[in-house]
Amino acid sequence: MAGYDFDMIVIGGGAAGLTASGIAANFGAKTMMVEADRLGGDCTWTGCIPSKTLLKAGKVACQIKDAGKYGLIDAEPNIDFKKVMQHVDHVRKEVYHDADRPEIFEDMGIEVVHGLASFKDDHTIEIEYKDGRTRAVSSKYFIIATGAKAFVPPIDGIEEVDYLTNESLFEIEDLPEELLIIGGGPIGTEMSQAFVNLGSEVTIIDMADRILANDDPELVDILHDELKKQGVNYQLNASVKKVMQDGNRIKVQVEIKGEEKVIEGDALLMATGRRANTSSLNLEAAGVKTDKGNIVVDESCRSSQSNIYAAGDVTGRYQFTHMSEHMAKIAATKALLKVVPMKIEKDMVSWVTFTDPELAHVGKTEKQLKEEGEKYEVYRFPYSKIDRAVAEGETTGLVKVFAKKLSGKILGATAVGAHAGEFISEYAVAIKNGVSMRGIADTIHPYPSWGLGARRAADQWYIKNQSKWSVKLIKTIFGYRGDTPDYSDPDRVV
Ligand SMILES: Cc1cc2nc3c(=O)[nH]c(=O)nc-3n(C[C@H](O)[C@H](O)[C@H](O)COP(=O)(O)OP(=O)(O)OC[C@H]3O[C@@H](n4cnc5c(N)ncnc54)[C@H](O)[C@@H]3O)c2cc1C
Ligand SMILES: NC(=O)c1ccc[n+]([C@@H]2O[C@H](COP(=O)([O-])OP(=O)(O)OC[C@H]3O[C@@H](n4cnc5c(N)ncnc54)[C@H](O)[C@@H]3O)[C@@H](O)[C@H]2O)c1
Repeated sequence: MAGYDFDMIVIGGGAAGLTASGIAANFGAKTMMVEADRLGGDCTWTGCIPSKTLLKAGKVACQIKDAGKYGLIDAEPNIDFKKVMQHVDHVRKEVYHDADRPEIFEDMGIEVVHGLASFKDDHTIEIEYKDGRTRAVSSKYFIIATGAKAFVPPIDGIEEVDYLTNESLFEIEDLPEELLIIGGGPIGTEMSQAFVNLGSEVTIIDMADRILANDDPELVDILHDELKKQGVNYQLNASVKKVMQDGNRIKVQVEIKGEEKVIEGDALLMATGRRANTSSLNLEAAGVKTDKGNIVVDESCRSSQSNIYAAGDVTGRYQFTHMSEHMAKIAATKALLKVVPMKIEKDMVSWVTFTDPELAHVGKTEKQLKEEGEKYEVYRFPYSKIDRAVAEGETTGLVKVFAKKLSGKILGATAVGAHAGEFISEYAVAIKNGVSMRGIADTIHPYPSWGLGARRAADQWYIKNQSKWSVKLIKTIFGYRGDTPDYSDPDRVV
């Protein structure tokens, strides 16, 4: 590949960029990774890691309050918010040190450069260093992995308000007394629980009629009810008209079903979706097309310019760390090895909202199955029948599996409840490898694990596929004298 400085240049050092550069170097490609800020990106610094650490701190506080549930004595947790935030910072630095720091990638032979990249043409970028110096480098291939940032809608008055986004939220030192959150998606929902557990009064304001629009409504209702019980307030169907700063108070004027009201707090978190980071890239110079700001890619993660690929949040496709990594793997492999048959696995996308209870999903949603006209059965299993859930006092929850009736082929699964995010991976392996409900039901699961819930849910397939007719046949052949069970109730759970 003479003629170019590098075989592969990866722009962005978040989940997608780190994965893509590592794979490229492993294939023997001369690789550069350019990062404008800190390696680790959103997930390590302003996303997954700080949010999950904060959720855990809130959960511990909540467990102290609820210790009576376990035969212990309830207590009011003594929360030093500054220390909680120091802990959050410590954890993200630990993750950075263990997995993201430049030396780890330099040891793989990757040239790690800190600077802002923009295209000069389809084979050349210019890197602008912090001190203003610039450097032009060329490469045969590029992977754009520049991520996304909070999208703040142009609400009247927003520019005059001291609002927070995920970039500033984990830097605050004082616990908000009354936290307003615009947006009841995954960010708003997770952060509402973290802050309510740490002692804030929290109100979620959303224009939609329900939170977590991408999840199964039946399961969302279970989580929503729990969050309300835990103290989160909701203002749904709320059209936000205006926001105002009044000293250290923030006022949000909303209209709900024709009625205007003002909701007040001392902090406002904007959690209203994401926008791809493409504005600094000068994509026109490289002939890379975008749609609503997102880089358009095909199933191989290839952009409209054949030597330029994109992966992760910048494509606007599935804004999760594991999907960024999945796309990065495909982008690097397809760019460098071409013939390997790999494409984005869009039928088995998974995600988890890490509230307590957790809300997890993999594969097709029921909405998708209906839209596609797929024939499927729903197998439900309540947490109240999982012995581990009973032992741990975590019986709120439901497992729902969508599978083909006769073959038991699993099309999708979703669960709300404790550890749902852990055992959803069992369904991911099942869907990927064509393991049916029968395969899960026939697999020994340790007792009393949470994962046993997956087997018990799969048992329902056996039960649903039994019929009076087959039992009568068995009774006749072997001369058995017991009753024939009543299979008429479709929701019968054994
Ligand atoms: C609060 C919050 C919680 C989340 N929780 C979860 C979770 O629990 N699980 C989950 O799966 N996902 C979660 N996500 C989503 C997850 O963080 C993202 O999907 C993931 O980090 C995207 O990775 P990425 O590599 O595509 O982008 P990023 O991590 O954003 O990385 C892009 C990098 O590119 C750099 N960059 C941008 N422009 C340039 C340029 N021109 N030149 C050089 N460098 C540039 C940026 O500085 C950045 O470091 C969460 C997100 C948020 C905000
Ligand atoms: N656990 C996880 O995996 C996790 C956690 C957090 C974030 N994420 C990722 O980050 C992405 C972004 O999360 P998010 O919660 O910001 O976005 P989102 O797009 O999922 O949800 C935004 C919410 O804001 C509401 N909204 C938008 N504009 C509004 C307005 N003007 N007034 C009132 N309500 C408004 C929408 O109705 C929606 O409910 C997620 O889609 C997800 O991919 C993942």
